[in-house]
Amino acid sequence: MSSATPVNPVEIARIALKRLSERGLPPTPENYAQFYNAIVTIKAPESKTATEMQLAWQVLYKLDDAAHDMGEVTEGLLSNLSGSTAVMQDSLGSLQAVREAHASQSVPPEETHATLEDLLNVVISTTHNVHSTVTTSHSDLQTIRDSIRHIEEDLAFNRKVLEQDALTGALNRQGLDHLLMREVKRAQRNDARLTAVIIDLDEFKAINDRFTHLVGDQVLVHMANLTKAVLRESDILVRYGGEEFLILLVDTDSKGAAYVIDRLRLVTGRTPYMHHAQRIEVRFSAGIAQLRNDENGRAMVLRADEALYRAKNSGRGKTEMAD
Ligand SMILES: Nc1nc2c(ncn2[C@@H]2O[C@H](COP(=O)(O)OP(=O)(O)OP(=O)(O)O)[C@@H](O)[C@H]2O)c(=O)[nH]1
Repeated sequence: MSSATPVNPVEIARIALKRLSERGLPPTPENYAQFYNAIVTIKAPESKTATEMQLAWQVLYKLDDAAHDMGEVTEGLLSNLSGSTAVMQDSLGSLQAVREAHASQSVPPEETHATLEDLLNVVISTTHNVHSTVTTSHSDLQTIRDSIRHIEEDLAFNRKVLEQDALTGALNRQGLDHLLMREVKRAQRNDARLTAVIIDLDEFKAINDRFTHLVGDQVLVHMANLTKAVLRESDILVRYGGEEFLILLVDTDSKGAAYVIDRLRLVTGRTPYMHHAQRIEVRFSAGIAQLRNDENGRAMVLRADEALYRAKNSGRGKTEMAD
């Protein structure tokens, strides 16, 4: 596994100086800056920077503000409407009394007329009040709706940041949890096929040891890019571990998956990573498992992992199918 991002600048500087002395390089400002920047960009698959976490929190705060505003608007609207309802009810009661008095001729017509006029004024002003409250609330609600739309966009962006492996751009394991459930449900609903493949780079430690961890990182990026190029757009690539990738092949059975992996093997064989003028060959082992009717996504991934284990033990550079 790669080391977590050292967020403390002093710690980064210490590591940069150590790496320089390991390589016998003089600590010139250029050398130092190059190593410092390279270390800053190293990230563990699951680690997130303080800034990324802060972004996520900001969205939560905005959401909290919008919910608070919505609560205030709704409360204002309800209290105003209930006040107006009480006034209307009073007016209707008085109207009934005036009608009865008029029918029994117990009140002179001029008095009835004056009372009716008063009541009408009350009803008009209450209706006017209700109308202006509804108009204001309508515009407040529109503002809140716009805020919520922005929050939705922020959430989608944050989700992407939180579920993406910063080094390779593949999904991280958090992202896998979410998508695996979705794809398994979709496959079961549509009676479709779904296959998981786990690939693990062979002898990767030797690449790190020989060319440094930073070059190892670039080899991982290279591998992720080659894999993305071989996959269909609907397929899903996940950084499953340090030097392990998981691929979810949608609408594909294990035979189709084996074909895709053969193609990937061909492509990686023909496209070594070039470090200056040196070729770094990338080889991998793979385990394949197709979703069964009676299992969930995790069980499928576990079977792919077991198949990978067999591929590793049978000499590496091979693909094994799960039982
Ligand atoms: N550069 C780099 N190396 C990593 C990263 N994550 C894990 N590794 C390295 O991957 C290597 C994995 O070593 P091993 O588990 O022994 O596997 P291997 O050397 O690939 O050998 P086999 O899998 O048995 O073929 C270790 O040296 C880890 O430090 C990473 O993010 N970047």
